[in-house]
Amino acid sequence: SEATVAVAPARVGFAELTELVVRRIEVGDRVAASKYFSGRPVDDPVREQQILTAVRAEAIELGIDPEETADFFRAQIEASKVVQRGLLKRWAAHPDEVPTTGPDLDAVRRELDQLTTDLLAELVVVDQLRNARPHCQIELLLATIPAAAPLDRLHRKAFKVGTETIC
Ligand SMILES: C=C(O[C@@H]1C=C(C(=O)O)C=C[C@H]1O)C(=O)O
Repeated sequence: SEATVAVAPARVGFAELTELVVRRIEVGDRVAASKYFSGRPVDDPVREQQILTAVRAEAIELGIDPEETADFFRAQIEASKVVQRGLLKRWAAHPDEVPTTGPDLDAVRRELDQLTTDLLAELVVVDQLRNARPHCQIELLLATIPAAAPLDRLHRKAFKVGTETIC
């Protein structure tokens, strides 16, 4: 007779999504360094609109809500700007903390574009969970506690902004 192996279904949680949120926030450090040396402003409304238009279209392709998806990415953009403003303010007051090099913004944006693709794929995975309460809040708490633990005050503040719209 054939052996039967019971396989428990994988539990869907927010570990991967919150990990990607953290990674996007951390890219904000290099965006800030780039802008420190180039003098470009933190806010680039044209780039933001490009991202939001693209993710709305991608959401429709993927079968998730385009406006909820845009709201999620609006929060990620705001989180990045929290980091950028915080670091630029810190560096203005403490020039000794300024990084030695400013990376090329286009290269950093390509990394952000890859994270957008990864985040969209993960939003598909957690789509049902996002609309299930109190499940969503519980799973979010289980994921955010370890994800936020290694972050400093500034990055934790950004992480809060980036995760607020999940449930
Ligand atoms: C990250 C940047 O800074 C800001 C934040 C953005 C983002 O998080 O995607 C986009 C444009 C800027 O308003 C950037 O200029 O690329």
